[in-house]
Amino acid sequence: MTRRALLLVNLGSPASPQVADVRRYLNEFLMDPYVIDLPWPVRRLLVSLILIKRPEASAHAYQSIWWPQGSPLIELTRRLQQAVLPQWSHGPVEMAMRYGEPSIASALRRLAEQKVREVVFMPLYPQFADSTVTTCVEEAKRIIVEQGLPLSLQVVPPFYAQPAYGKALAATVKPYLQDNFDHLLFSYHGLPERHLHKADPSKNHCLRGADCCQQASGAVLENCYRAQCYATTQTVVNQLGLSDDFYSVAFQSRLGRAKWIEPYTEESIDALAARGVKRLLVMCPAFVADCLETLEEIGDRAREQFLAAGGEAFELIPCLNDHPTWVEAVVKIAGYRVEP
Ligand SMILES: C=CC1=C(C)c2cc3[nH]c(cc4nc(cc5[nH]c(cc1n2)c(C)c5CCC(=O)O)C(CCC(=O)O)=C4C)c(C)c3C=C
Ligand SMILES: [Fe+2]
Ligand SMILES: [Fe+2]
Repeated sequence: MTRRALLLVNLGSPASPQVADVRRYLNEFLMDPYVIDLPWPVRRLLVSLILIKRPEASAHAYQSIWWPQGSPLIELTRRLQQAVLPQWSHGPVEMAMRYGEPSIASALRRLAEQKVREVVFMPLYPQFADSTVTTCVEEAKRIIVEQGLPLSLQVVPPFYAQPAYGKALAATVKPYLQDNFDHLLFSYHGLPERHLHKADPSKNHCLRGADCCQQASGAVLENCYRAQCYATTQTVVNQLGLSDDFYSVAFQSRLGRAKWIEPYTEESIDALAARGVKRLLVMCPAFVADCLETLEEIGDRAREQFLAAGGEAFELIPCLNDHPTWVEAVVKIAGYRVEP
């Protein structure tokens, strides 16, 4: 019987929170043409400019959230892999990172050495973006061809609409709803608007009109990160029966001067405090594992910002990490790629 391995893939972190390692990581990440989608000479120039100051600031941020085991993102992805392993009955389960270690190349080589021939390849991103999903799928295909590995890939598509993912998200929120919060903010990683226009197959839907994401369907929805974020929110809202004035959506982690998708999390936090919200609950459903962007940007900086603006309580709901309903969901969602 053919052994079907499961390979879980996430973004990756620097090897350590020291400035030199953070610079190396940022260079690899930002020189990816799917992330900064500009012609090579322009990208090289822009990234070189970013690398003057950002590594130091980012290293400081990484140092504040680093664990004894290493990067939270990598450690939490490893815990997920360990939890999925006994429930995946088709073959081995590995995990890899798009940037840094453990690399996609080393994971694919290990699987080939174990006589695996089919790999269920699961990018750990609920919503589609070229800067996350496409880049890791293309990297895996490139490695297989370049190294002549006898592997075929079954790619798990973005799973924002999978009921098991929605159920797992709702399970992480539910315990917090008893604590009398005034508002729940869904804070998703942002994207440059340019990426949304580029991915729009109709070339005239995305970001035209205030409710374009609510109207998205078919191929437009399949490619629109922002519409998939709103759809994810609606799933959680429906599952938990939240009222319209209890929640809102925003986008975090902007980089550079280009326009990113709105509304921005930073501005939303000030607006919520100004509106009289005192007890704020935040969740980050674009990330399945806690990382720099959840723990430091939201858990530390956004908290400080909200409390300074008059807020009284701020709670960041942990990501899915290795929550049992999420482990179950991964096995189920990846399992659909295994033919009977
Ligand atoms: C959840 C999906 C993500 C999308 C979409 C995404 C797009 C995107 N990101 C940058 C720039 C940076 N992102 C950084 C960190 C980071 N990003 C994601 C996920 C998505 N990025 C994660 C999980 C992390 C955390 C990594 C960790 O080690 O914990 C960073 C590095 C940190 C920093 O210096 O702030 C940058 C830079 C761009 C430009 C982009 C889309 C074009
Ligand atoms: Fe990012
Ligand atoms: Fe769109």
